[in-house]
Amino acid sequence: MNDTIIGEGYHRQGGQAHAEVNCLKSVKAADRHRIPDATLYVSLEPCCIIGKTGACSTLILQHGIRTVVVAQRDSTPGVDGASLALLRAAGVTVREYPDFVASMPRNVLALPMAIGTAPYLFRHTLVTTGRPYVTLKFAQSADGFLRPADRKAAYWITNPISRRLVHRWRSSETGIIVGARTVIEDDPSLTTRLWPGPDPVPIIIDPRGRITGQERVFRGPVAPILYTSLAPKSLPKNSEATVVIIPADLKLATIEFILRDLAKRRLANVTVEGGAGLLNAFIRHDLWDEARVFTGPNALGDGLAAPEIHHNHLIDTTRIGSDRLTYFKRLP
Ligand SMILES: NC(=O)C1=CN([C@@H]2O[C@H](COP(=O)(O)OP(=O)(O)OC[C@H]3O[C@@H](n4cnc5c(N)ncnc54)[C@H](OP(=O)(O)O)[C@@H]3O)[C@@H](O)[C@H]2O)C=CC1
Ligand SMILES: Nc1c(N[C@@H]2O[C@H](COP(=O)(O)O)[C@@H](O)[C@H]2O)[nH]c(=O)[nH]c1=O
Ligand SMILES: [Zn+2]
Repeated sequence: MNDTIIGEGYHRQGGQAHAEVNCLKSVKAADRHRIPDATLYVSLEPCCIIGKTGACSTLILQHGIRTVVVAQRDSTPGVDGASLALLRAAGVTVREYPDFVASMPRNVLALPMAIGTAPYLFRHTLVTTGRPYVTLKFAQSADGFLRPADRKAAYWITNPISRRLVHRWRSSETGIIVGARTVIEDDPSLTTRLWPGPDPVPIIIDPRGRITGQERVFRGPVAPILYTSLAPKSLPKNSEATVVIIPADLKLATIEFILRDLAKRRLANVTVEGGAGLLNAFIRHDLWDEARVFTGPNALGDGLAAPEIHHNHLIDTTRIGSDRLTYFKRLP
């Protein structure tokens, strides 16, 4: 009404008030009588499950709001259109925008720019599968190797622009997963030092119990989560690292356990950055959603073979200077 905004709000953090609550709270006393005539615009279908906070659909009805515009349905089992039906049954005009299909919007899947950057996908994966959204990322030489045959040789496959892009991606991931051999041989930082933004949680998978606790990643800005069959004896002083014991294998049940555990810790999107052993395990067990593969311009001749992505669906391929970047999406 009158094209004026009388209130705004967003969901700041899990467990805290939802956007609708904050929005209604923000309306000034002088404007509160206008609430029933106002249109409520929400990005996600209001909730109807009474969880850590009350149900927003009830709140909408209590405020007498008559028009609600929703950008997308909430795929959480038990919601998924149920709130909209509840509001409509109570006489509220509900508009869904854009023309909505109950499952994942196809346009989100088709747009390479949206891949992995759409919080919708993370949430959808978390609530429908109970695991985080999993992205695989690796860099291969022109002839398909992850690293040279000489395991001690220093090497880098991609150019500085790609390297920076990876740090940008890291800034919107909640966690980066690497295998123990990668931690031991590369001693990576797994930070976003080349891009402004938050650092992800380093996650190490160490089925053979090789990690000592002295690696660089334990002295970084974010305390790592270590999944190991054997807890290291000497974590650095004051280390807040979390150690979770797993079986000494990379079988389906073990990877599923790790992903469920990460979901419980509220990590909604993670990237597996290697090495080969770990990437191949996620691929073998079909536990990934998308892959981002860099191919550098130079051949290595020999080395550790890069993973092959089967059952894939090529989404897009682009050039980052001298490198090629290919996006894949796993078909369900
Ligand atoms: N170019 C790129 O994008 C990247 C390259 N790399 C390179 O990859 C190399 C590391 O890769 P990789 O050696 O494959 O190791 P990973 O880093 O993938 O680590 C996998 C870990 O899982 C263990 N493991 C593997 N299979 C099994 C199994 N079936 N049962 C129990 N444990 C298992 C390995 O044990 P064990 O210790 O016994 O081997 C290892 O500790 C590094 O040298 C690094 O430079 C790494 C990341 C990215
Ligand atoms: N070699 C290689 C990559 N390697 C990955 O990057 C990690 C190093 O992270 P950091 O220490 O934070 O810079 C390393 O452990 C491995 O997972 N990545 C790439 O984009 N291109 C490359 O050529
Ligand atoms: Zn709500």
